[in-house]
Amino acid sequence: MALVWRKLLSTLNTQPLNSSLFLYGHPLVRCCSSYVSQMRYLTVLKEDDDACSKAQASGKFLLFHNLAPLLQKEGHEGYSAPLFAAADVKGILGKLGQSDNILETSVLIGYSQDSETQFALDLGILEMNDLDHHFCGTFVELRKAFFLLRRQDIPLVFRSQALLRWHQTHQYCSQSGKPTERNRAGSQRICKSNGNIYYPQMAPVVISLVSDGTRCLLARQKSFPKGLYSALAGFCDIGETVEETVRREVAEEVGLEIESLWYTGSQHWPFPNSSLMIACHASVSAEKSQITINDQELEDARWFTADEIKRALERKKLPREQEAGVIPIWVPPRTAIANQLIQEWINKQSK
Ligand SMILES: NC(=O)c1ccc[n+]([C@@H]2O[C@H](COP(=O)([O-])OP(=O)(O)OC[C@H]3O[C@@H](n4cnc5c(N)ncnc54)[C@H](O)[C@@H]3O)[C@@H](O)[C@H]2O)c1
Ligand SMILES: [Mg+2]
Repeated sequence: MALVWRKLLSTLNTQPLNSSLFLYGHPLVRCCSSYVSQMRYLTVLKEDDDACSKAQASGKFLLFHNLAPLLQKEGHEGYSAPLFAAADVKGILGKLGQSDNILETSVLIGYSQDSETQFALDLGILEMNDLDHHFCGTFVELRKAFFLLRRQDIPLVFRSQALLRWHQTHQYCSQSGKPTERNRAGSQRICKSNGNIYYPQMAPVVISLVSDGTRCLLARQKSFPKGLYSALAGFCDIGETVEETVRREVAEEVGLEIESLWYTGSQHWPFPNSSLMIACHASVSAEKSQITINDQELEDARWFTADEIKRALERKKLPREQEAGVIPIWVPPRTAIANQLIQEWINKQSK
């Protein structure tokens, strides 16, 4: 595969590259299904700074200010994270008396079905003043944005913020201590003094919904908002498999030995740093379902019946009211993989 790409890039380097369309029209990129072409096109942009620079000139930009995404109100649908054309961003920067060189600090984040090459740009070096007013939106801190954004906009916003943050926090070589330089796409950083290449990193985390057949186990940490319960989560230790992490985390946090587990899905999670959340269902036998809570990690953990879970799923907003002095139980929103796990468990119970 690497050889194929080297060949493609050397062909491109010997031909005039007038626009990114030329690149997208290259036989190796064009010959395949649209998805394959898109992925190959993105790979070329990550490898070739000139091609990426040309794509930036006609690209679409997701905007951030100090890592807070720009949100626009979308009627009843909630908020969207709009993508601005390069010309519009330049126009607004011009009005504000700012140079458009800042576009070069953007990072490549994708290629849409509408043939738009997408970038994320952090305008944090500019004073906020009425910056958001010019872009007809509001820059909103990511945790708050998570609750406001339309579901379909969340993955791109999460990915963009994670990549922008990685560049802001990984500017030096950990071996030489010298500053590293990014490539144009922002897919890697290199230390010119020793050739070390750094790629964006994320930590694997397992999130497991444990069931004893008729009940499922949810827990809360002290830092969770009041009443919020979720599935058990934990970082993978170095050298561990996903299965080993699930077994260890469940044992550590609630003192149970699981009998079986199965993978169901995953989600990129940007808080507090980039994690890949790997979601699994796990089962324990009803006879061995006595929990012992590790109170260093958890404030509470409990078994919930299907009826209790259904009621918790129905609470769409953060519950403000207290029911007869008791804080109502609620679970993470539909945009979180924990919710998917809980929903899948309920669906299985209903069958
Ligand atoms: N429970 C949920 O519903 C839920 C949902 C989404 C995301 N998460 C995320 O899952 C992640 C892990 O959950 P947890 O806090 O229970 O993990 P955890 O049970 O592994 O405990 C956290 C501790 O693990 C250690 N640790 C080991 N590797 C680490 C790493 N790479 N980064 C940070 N700490 C590391 C630290 O000592 C930290 O205090 C958190 O980032 C949390 O935001 C949890
Ligand atoms: Mg944990």
